[in-house]
Amino acid sequence: MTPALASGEPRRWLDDPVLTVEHLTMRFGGLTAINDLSFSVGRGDITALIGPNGAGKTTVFNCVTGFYKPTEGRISLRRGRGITDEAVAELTRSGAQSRKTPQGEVFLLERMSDFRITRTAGVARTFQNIRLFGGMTVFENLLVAQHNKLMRASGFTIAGLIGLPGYRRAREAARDVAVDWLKRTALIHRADDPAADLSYGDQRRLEIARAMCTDPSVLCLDEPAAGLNPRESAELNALLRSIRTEFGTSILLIEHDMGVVMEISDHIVVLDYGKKISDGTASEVRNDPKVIAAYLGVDDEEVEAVEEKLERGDVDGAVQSAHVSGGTPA
Ligand SMILES: Nc1ncnc2c1ncn2[C@@H]1O[C@H](COP(=O)(O)OP(=O)(O)OP(=O)(O)O)[C@@H](O)[C@H]1O
Repeated sequence: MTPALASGEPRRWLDDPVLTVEHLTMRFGGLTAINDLSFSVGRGDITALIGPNGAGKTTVFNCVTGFYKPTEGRISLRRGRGITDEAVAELTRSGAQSRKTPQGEVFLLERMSDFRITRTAGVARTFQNIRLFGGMTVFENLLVAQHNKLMRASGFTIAGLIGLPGYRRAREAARDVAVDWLKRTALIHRADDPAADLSYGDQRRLEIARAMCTDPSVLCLDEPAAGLNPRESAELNALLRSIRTEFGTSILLIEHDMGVVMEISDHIVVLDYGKKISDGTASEVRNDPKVIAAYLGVDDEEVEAVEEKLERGDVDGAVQSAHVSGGTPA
């Protein structure tokens, strides 16, 4: 039975999570960037990871995608519906990186290289700073993304590359996938242009298209709305919603644009100084005094005053208190 939120809404994301982060800690020398963090990403949900600058959001992404080896903790990914907690526990005991089950495959990402996390666990990522192949065309960027798939079809041989029908079919399928994503992201008319010639908003959409060409189990987006104008932000919202509804792809998102976060997220996890301070739906998190305090830079002793005002339904007053106590919005 799914535990309920204070508001009575069920915590759906705990039912059959695609990704589970448990007791994650990441230290850099004397600095603890992530401190005993646990949260789940619901299958097919848009989950946002938010928090003030330096809260540890990118570090979580770097642990999930294998760029960093966590100091402690477990990060399990269940590729397939209905994989049990027991299957994850058995994999943990076995010391292996992954294990097939009748429902699919389970992976322990903290044991895997970034390359295997992308290729076999199916975690795709975009970066805060756009990382496209600027000199290649828009279309070529989407073909390169499918390189792993094509190499498998070639049998990793030259003969395969030049002659095998299996490879030719895979190449045609890769082209079809690329064209489909160019249409979905409204970039088909730019297919033959160098990626570097696209506007900033178009490049952001191309990055997402490139990640989606790999058919990911989890799509990690690091600040996809950064630098977008309101029209481009609205287009991004529509694209992410369509990815969720049409493909059922689970999305984990870092985002500072609260308009985007509150509008599209099914579930929001809030970090501050590497610790989780709130975890719930948009309406829960929006009214959580700890979140308001963290964003507005309230001193610890002022949090109670903010909480009291919020309990009375006085959100404006709570925000005012936060400003008076010297905080500035992040
Ligand atoms: N490779 C590293 N070496 C040392 N310290 C690091 C490293 N990576 C991150 N940190 C530190 O960890 C803390 C969390 O940083 P992180 O980039 O994860 O925060 P963030 O929430 O993503 O911030 P922002 O919103 O500004 O991008 C910061 O104090 C940062 O300086």
